[in-house]
Amino acid sequence: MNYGPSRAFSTASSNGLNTGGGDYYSSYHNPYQSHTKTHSNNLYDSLNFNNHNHLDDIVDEQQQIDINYDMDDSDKPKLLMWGLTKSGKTSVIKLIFEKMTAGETLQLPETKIVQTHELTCGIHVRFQIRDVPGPKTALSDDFETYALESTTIVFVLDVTDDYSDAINLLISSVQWMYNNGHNVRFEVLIHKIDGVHEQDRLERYSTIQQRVNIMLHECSIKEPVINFYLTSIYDHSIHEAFSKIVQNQMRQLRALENMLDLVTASTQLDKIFVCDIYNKIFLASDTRPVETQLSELCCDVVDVYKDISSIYGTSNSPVLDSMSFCTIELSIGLVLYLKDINPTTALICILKKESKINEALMEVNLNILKKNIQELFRTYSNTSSRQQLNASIE
Ligand SMILES: Nc1nc2c(ncn2[C@@H]2O[C@H](COP(=O)(O)OP(=O)(O)OP(=O)(O)O)[C@@H](O)[C@H]2O)c(=O)[nH]1
Repeated sequence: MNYGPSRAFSTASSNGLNTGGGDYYSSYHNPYQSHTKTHSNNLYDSLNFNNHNHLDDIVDEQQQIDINYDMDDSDKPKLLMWGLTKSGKTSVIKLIFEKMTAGETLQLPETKIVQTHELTCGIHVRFQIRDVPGPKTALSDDFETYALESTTIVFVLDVTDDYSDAINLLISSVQWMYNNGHNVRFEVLIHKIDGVHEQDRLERYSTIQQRVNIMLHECSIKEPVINFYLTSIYDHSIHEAFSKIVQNQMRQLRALENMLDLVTASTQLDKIFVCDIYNKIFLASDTRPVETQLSELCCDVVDVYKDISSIYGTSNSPVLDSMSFCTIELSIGLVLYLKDINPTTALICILKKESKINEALMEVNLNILKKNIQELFRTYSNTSSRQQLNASIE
């Protein structure tokens, strides 16, 4: 499709994939500058830009690829939840992926057997999480059995408890994996941080991180891949941390970030997130540093959107269709802009209120971005299906 004269940006990612030839319009090179009408539907119609049938085709194709993709799950990332009994492993999964409230987790029974959850973020990001009972309850080889199959260990450390035992368990687990030649990523949730006074949180974080690093060094474990997050199920921190964990599983991440960087460079947007609306997981954002308050704001936008959808929308007629968008102006001088990519994934953009935004131009760029993201996921699914087919032929 020809979008008229434009700057041709290359969106090739670090892993060599061409991410859809994104040609984004910048405000200093805008063939449609004279358009004053800002409503997306008219713009779509007048430009015959991204007509509905084409989008329907993409959705149909994606569904077909999903079916193929489902046939073999050997490619799916596998996460293992690990940590002392009652550290909060099950609560984290139930809160993010099963919409349990934080209060309801108080009633959770002890996990007695390994639970496997097949999860999807957006439409295409699939992974498996295994929730293993704590070491007191687990069968002696539960961790060993499942850890070797895992791509990432999510270690939950209850910061309100005496955490020496938890640190010892973490170190022995890293050591065991290392000795078995399986140097996987460890994502450590320094959890239940709501129980620690706000001023002491960062100090607690660095004390734990330092102790772990010193102990790993003493065990001669070189360059372990280990990240730490401060989390609580009583605020957005758990969604933020889990977003990073999910992003670390995504092969499309670099390509997605490149696309988002290109759009922020060609528009006045301060930040763009690709968000799984249902689970409040950020699948990607542009690479500019992000303040915690901004991601909290995005979580709030998603909540507002979900509330309105549940009241006014139906599964056949969502409140935001593929053509429309929603803007929210905040008293703190920011505008939030939400546009869907598919029924479960949305773009959330943040811009300053005083920015002289050309909405028609932004709409054009976001539509190009949306199409490129859809194609990116399609390409990866195709590649994955092809690789699986080749493997089965060999
Ligand atoms: N204050 C606080 N409590 C939490 C948090 N997360 C979980 N909990 C509580 O911690 C308790 C134990 O949570 P679980 O999710 O059952 O812990 P678990 O690690 O899965 O326990 P087992 O599977 O039995 O080993 C529950 O009462 C939760 O409500 C948190 O962020 N803050």
